[in-house]
Order: sequence, then C-alpha cells, then structure tokens
Amino acid sequence: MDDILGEISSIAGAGAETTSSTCCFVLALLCEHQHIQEKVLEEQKVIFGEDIQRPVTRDDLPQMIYLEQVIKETLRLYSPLSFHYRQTVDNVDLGNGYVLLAGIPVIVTAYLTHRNPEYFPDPERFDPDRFLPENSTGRHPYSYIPFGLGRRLCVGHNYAMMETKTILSTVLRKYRACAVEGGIRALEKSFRFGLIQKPVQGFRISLVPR
Ligand code: HEM
Repeated sequence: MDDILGEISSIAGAGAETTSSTCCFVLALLCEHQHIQEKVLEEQKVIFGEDIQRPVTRDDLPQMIYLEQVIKETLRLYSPLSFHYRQTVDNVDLGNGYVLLAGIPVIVTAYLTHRNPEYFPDPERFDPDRFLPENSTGRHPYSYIPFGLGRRLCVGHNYAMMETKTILSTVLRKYRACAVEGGIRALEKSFRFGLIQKPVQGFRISLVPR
C-alpha cells in the first residue's frame, strides 16, 4: 500500500504544477507574440473550423503540429523543472581535463543548457521554428532536456504534451491571450528558482473572448 500511495503522490505531484505552469508560460509568450498566436489559431481552424465548443479528441492532437512547436519552444525558455540533480556513482572523465569524482552531487540546469548559443542561436528569441524537423535534426540530444533524459526521463512526457495541447486548444479557440501583467521580462525577474520554476506572484494574463 505504501508503494502504491508513493507512486500516486509522485505522479500527481510531478504531473500537476509542471503542465499548469507550461500552459501559463505559453499563454504569456503568445501575449507578446501575437503573430505566433495567429498561426496557432489558423492551425486550430483547420482542425475545428469555427467550432469553439467541440472537445479535443485523441485524433486531433497529432494535427496540432505548430502548437507542439510552440510548446517545445516555451519549454526551452521556461522549463518548469529548471535543474536536474544527480550523484556520480563512478569517476566521470569529461574529456576536457576535468574529472568528476565518484560520490559528488551534480546539478545540470535546463535553464542554461537551453540558452547555449551553440545549439540555439540568439537563444533569448522565442522562435517555434527552431523545432521544425529540418531545424532540429542533428541537434545534440542533450541540448534539450525539459523532460530530462536517460533512465529517469519524465514518465509522463507524452501525456504532458497531450494534456498541454488539449488545454491550450480549448482556451485559445475561445479566447485571445492579450496581455501579461508587467510583460514576460517582469515575470522572469520574479522567478522563484525552486523545484518548479515560476513567478512568485503567479501569472496574471488577460484573456478576451474571440
Ligand atoms: C510539461 C510537463 C512536464 C515536465 C516539464 C516534466 C519534467 C520532468 C523532468 C525533468 C523529470 C526528471 C527529473 C529528473 O531528472 O530527476 C520528470 C520526472 C517525472 N515526471 Fe514529469 N514533467 C512533466 C509532466 C509530467 C506529467 C503530466 C506526469 C504524470 C502524469 C509526470 C510524471 C513524472 C514522474 C512520475 C517523474 C519521476 C520519474 C522517475 O523518477 O523515474 N510528469 N518530469
């Protein structure tokens, strides 16, 4: 029973604030990039026509290709889990003159990794086209780690993408995300770099019915 309760609480804990914060960051970025929001909406119209009420079905999700690029680019800039904590088991030779000794804590930050200009030129720019197939093929697999990688890869990563697309499609067909209080830069200044990266005062985003 303890194991089952442990699994349930870690899935509920790891699955709730991560996706809600991702949805809010997408909406905040779309406030500041209206032309990208228009492209998202155009894609929604191809899938749903003018129907703003129809619930999203499983078959709709693979068609939301541009929305997926927008979510991926949002996760690049604002990964809810901004660092990964590990402890070395053996000595690790980094091949550049440095060796991490066995038994030491290692923190990898998604925040800095995702802003490495070697892999993401002009890294502060919000550009969903970075995730077009032709622009992402050949990129180093460890340069993009919003869900971690390897054995401890987020067990919910596919589900998270489905859930985020469903929520955003439902909201954006009905509402235009207009403004985020103080702008995204102000949000960033108030980040709490805890387990979940998010602004201390939460998100205040204006949504206007379409
Ligand atoms: C955008 C949403 C999400 C992000 C960015 C995210 C990110 C992550 C990351 C980075 C890790 C690995 C942590 C590490 O390296 O130690 C992780 C682990 C985990 N995630 Fe997610 N996650 C998301 C959504 C979800 C959802 C929806 C669920 C469940 C329904 C979930 C369940 C889990 C669980 C159970 C683990 C622990 C796996 C393990 O320790 O082996 N996550 N997540």
